[in-house]
Amino acid sequence: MAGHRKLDHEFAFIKEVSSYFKPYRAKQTLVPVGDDAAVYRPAEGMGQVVTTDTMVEGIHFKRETMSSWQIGYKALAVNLSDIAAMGGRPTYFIISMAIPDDWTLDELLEIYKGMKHLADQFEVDLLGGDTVSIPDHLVISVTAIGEVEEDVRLLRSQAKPGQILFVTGQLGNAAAGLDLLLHGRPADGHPLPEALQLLLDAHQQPHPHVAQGRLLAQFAREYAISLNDVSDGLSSEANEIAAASGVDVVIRKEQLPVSRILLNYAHQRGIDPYTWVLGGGEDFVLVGTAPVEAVERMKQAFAAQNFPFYPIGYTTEGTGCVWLEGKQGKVRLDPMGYNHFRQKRD
Ligand SMILES: Nc1ncnc2c1ncn2[C@@H]1O[C@H](COP(=O)(O)OP(=O)(O)OP(=O)(O)O)[C@@H](O)[C@H]1O
Ligand SMILES: Cc1ncc(C[n+]2csc(CCOP(=O)(O)O)c2C)c(N)n1
Ligand SMILES: [Mg+2]
Ligand SMILES: [Mg+2]
Ligand SMILES: [Mg+2]
Repeated sequence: MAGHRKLDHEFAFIKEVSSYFKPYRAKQTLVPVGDDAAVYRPAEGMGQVVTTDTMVEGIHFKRETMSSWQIGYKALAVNLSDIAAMGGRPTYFIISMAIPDDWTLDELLEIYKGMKHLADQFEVDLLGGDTVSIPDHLVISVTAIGEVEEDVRLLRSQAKPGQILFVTGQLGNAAAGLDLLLHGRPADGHPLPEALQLLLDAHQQPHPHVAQGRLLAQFAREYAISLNDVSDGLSSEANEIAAASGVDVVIRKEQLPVSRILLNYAHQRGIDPYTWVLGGGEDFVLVGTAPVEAVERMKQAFAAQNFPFYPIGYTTEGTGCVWLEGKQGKVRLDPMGYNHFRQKRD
């Protein structure tokens, strides 16, 4: 049966999946997929940006939470998000797959179709990969390559006291979406209210903020801007910026962009929405700091492209701590995002 075909040799598989990808960068690609390694010519005057992130079945996804297509999409999206967080334009990617016996050929091809969707959107070329077997769980590791102007430094360590803290999108939706997939789905026969699709999309198909990163890269040539993408959770990312820069970061709770849909869903579940907003992670929006004098122009540049830009706090002189400022004053905010080695949230 077509749906149950097994992967029986890696060579035929590699040949088939490589044929999915259009060569957008043929001129720079001196040796494409198919040899011991690929060779490409970097663009003159550009720094090469390289990053890698892995997704593991059971940790980053389950068959119940993500379709094969979505797993492929997200494995590439999370890497493009790290390129975005450096202000880069993505150019190439490399895929490593460790495949257990219980994944059919058609499921594996679907994973590549999910990646292809994003590869076409951002015009990035597949440069190669590796395919091996593994006893239990599917592991997908993607390495993404990009380029950024040599003088752009959107680093975690670039925050200075007296700057504005900003994010480029809503927070918490992805974590709420995961909760919905694991615990909150309506009983059989009852359709999912349409509004909740926003939460599922945030978890299953996050959009990497590459265009926003490119805008910030232009400002970074003039101003000191720090930047991270939100993978582990706002509290963790803000703590990374604060610690790397040696400043304190203050998050104004009231200014956090939180969707009405998330608030309603959290209420229905009896969960404090801010556990998702501050600690949920996987939002893949950008968070950073910028000088006050740059913020008005940044807002305008974002608005001109219909991108949201939310000021959510500020930095002060300090020792690398993060504070949450609410109606009752300020409380210390420790990193409460995802920690792989704690087996649960901090
Ligand atoms: N096992 C490792 N060996 C060497 N360097 C590593 C290893 N793991 C991570 N790093 C490096 O540590 C730095 C931070 O990586 P990290 O994975 O925490 O960032 P991130 O990708 O932005 O976050 P996330 O993985 O949550 O998306 C990067 O420079 C990364 O290359
Ligand atoms: C089935 C399932 N359970 C839990 C989660 C949540 N989760 C896993 S890894 C991670 C942080 C980012 O990972 P990394 O630090 O590796 O980039 C988060 C928030 C999920 N996505 N799927
Ligand atoms: Mg990483
Ligand atoms: Mg990152
Ligand atoms: Mg990452």
